[in-house]
Amino acid sequence: MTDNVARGTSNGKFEEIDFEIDAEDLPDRAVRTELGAPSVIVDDVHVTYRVFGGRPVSGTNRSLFNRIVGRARQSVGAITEVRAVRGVSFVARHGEAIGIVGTNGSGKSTLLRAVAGLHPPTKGRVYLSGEPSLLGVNAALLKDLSGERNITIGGLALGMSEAEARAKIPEIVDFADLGDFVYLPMNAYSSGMAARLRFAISTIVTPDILMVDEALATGDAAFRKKSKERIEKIREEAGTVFLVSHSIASVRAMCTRVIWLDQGQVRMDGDVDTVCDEYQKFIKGKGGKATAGGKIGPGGRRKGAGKGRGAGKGRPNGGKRPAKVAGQHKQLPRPAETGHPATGSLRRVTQEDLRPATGSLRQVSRDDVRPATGSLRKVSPDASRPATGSPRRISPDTARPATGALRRVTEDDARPSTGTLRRLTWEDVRSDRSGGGYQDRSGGGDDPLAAPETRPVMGPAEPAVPRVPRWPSSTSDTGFPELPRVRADAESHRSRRSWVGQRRPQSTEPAPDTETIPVVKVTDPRDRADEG
Ligand SMILES: Nc1ncnc2c1ncn2[C@@H]1O[C@H](COP(=O)(O)OP(=O)(O)OP(=O)(O)O)[C@@H](O)[C@H]1O
Repeated sequence: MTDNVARGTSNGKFEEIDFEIDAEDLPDRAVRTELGAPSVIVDDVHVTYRVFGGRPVSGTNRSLFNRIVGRARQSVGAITEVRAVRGVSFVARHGEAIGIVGTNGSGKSTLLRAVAGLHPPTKGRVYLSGEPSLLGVNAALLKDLSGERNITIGGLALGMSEAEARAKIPEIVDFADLGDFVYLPMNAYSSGMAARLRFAISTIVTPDILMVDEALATGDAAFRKKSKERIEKIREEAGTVFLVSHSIASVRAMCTRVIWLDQGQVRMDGDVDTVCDEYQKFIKGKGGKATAGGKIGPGGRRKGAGKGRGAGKGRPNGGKRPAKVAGQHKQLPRPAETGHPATGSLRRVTQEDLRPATGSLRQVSRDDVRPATGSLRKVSPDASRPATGSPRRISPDTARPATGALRRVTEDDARPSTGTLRRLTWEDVRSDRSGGGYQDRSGGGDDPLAAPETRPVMGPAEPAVPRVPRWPSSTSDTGFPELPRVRADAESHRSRRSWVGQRRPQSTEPAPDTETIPVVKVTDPRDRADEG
């Protein structure tokens, strides 16, 4: 069985990709179970991207003033609005697996991001009755790290403890069929292996609402079967699954309902076979060229739509300008006009829809974006190390140098540090101005200023050096009195420091923790200056 879809390429042309899926490789069809209460209500949601730096306004469209004033300014281009999702409404229930299909740029990923609270709608509302997970760990995974380490990090990002995440490693490795690759950095994985690992990690914990965006497209038949089983399990546990895929065969096999998006709008919504058949007819009718090369977005201005040279190139209608500045777009025929079978579900969500789930449904707000972002936080490799314990928020920049520095330690690394750990010499003592801060670790006397020959020797004998007084030793040279000999304990250090910047006490009373040395003359030169 061949599953044809159109996909964009980097050069703007579109090609058909065949998802060659043999009939026997297809898992059994998903069975529709009894549906629960609404889990997601999307009410007239619009998402518009504002892109800075579109095609600059052509010379003739600029006012005279702008042409004169702007001559000196560098042109920074226009702001282009891309209306990715335009008035989408639907109600999803617990126990449903909903496939979202549509050609490139039809707004599938944007819609999922809006439902997950990662991109607040420009207009409209989304109500959820559970925690959404948009293959939630993608943002947390680091390609430079091994699969094993990423499993731990992903588990932490999903709220598991490190031990819980580690315990899941064998199961994930088995599910994603990684084998020994789990010990290699993820940048050595094929896209299929990486996608399998991401899917496996994302579904370690059963989410209330799982959103899978193209993650299964690169998987082989065996993996599709396994992932289908896992999706079934989530559905059975009354979760809701959204599956964005270009593989119609996968959608047919795994989903119980399909929504077809076209140019940011719901074109059909309903039974799997009905919608998939119509969608495939649509694709075939377009000859595989479902979307136009050079297109910016469903409602946005298209590249090449300007008036300059090359305008019209790459447009599907051969150069006729399709109306396409922000806010103006070709209106799709309403479903009622097209006579599609699923027209009934293409209505605006009403209060009636909200009633059954009153209480359990909450509206997705800006606040939802924050926790979601928080849970998808980047976790450094350090966070997964046992010593770190609590996961902390670290940017990838923090992780990078650490990764780079992870080399084998050599003998040479030890040498320089040995060099810096040299023996303390008397030169160090002499240059030490803190006095009381010096500590004799040999367990010797209290007085750091004692004559070296009387001090316990640290290490090999140093040449004897004369005692260097910290203060003038007599009044003869400076006129300062000889100070009390200070004991090298903390208290005396504090008391001495407390004199700094102050006039020293003139009292002849000994300080409580000092021993007195006879004072010959007690005259401070500053006193003399005052007297003079
Ligand atoms: N971050 C963005 N900034 C500006 N425009 C964007 C952004 N993301 C998507 N778009 C535009 O929004 C429109 C819808 O994009 P989206 O990725 O949602 O489509 P899609 O149906 O998921 O496409 P595909 O099948 O190729 O993945 C596209 O025209 C795209 O160019």
